[in-house]
Amino acid sequence: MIELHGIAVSVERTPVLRDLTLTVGAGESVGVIGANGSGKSTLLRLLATLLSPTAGTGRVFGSTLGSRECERIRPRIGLIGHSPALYPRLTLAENLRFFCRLTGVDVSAVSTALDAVGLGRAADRPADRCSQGMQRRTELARAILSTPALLLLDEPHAGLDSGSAGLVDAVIDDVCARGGAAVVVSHDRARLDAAVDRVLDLQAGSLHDALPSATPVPAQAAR
Ligand SMILES: Nc1ncnc2c1ncn2[C@@H]1O[C@H](COP(=O)(O)OP(=O)(O)OP(=O)(O)O)[C@@H](O)[C@H]1O
Repeated sequence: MIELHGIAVSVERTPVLRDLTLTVGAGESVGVIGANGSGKSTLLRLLATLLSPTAGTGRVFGSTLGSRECERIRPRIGLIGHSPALYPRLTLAENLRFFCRLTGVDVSAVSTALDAVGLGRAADRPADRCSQGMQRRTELARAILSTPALLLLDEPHAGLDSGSAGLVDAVIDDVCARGGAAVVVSHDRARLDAAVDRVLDLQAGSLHDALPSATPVPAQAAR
């Protein structure tokens, strides 16, 4: 689903990704950790075909990144960015119905999707009168509606209570069970370990296997 070899990406002429290689297969979920500014969001934007590589070769669903072929794969990619991207004056349901009309999804699925993320009773509330967590859950509902083959999530657990964080994992599992793939950026290593198949560390512009999470030392052994 994803094949990146020797990829470099610059943002505003500053090199961010360098010699980056990544392969993600069907049904696989990959987590990405890394220091602030290491380029995790840039990697997601590359995979979402919003940025082009300056070197290397990259393919998503077989389409070459940076080429016009990307237009045909965009509808199969679901990106949930850092901050909620909702129209503030529209209600949660109106936001999702608008999304459905733009993408050709059946609008009758909106109330089921809102129920699935526990927002059925807030459907008619304007987005700017909803909490950050509710807005992020609405974005998850949008991901459920779009049934993407490639799900790209940037800090999806941030600001969510534990129940809502479980919803994120369920959406990732669902995409992978349908033969899709997910790439998930997070600073929350414990949540990431629970959500994805393997975790990579973005350092100096390229990806490496992440070290295993620190295992807590049992109290008796620590004495
Ligand atoms: N619009 C921009 N103009 C110039 N430089 C940018 C711009 N956006 C990002 N960068 C630079 O690109 C680099 C990578 O940013 P990116 O947002 O991908 O990092 P990140 O790993 O996601 O960071 P964080 O963990 O803080 O979210 C940073 O050094 C940042 O300064």
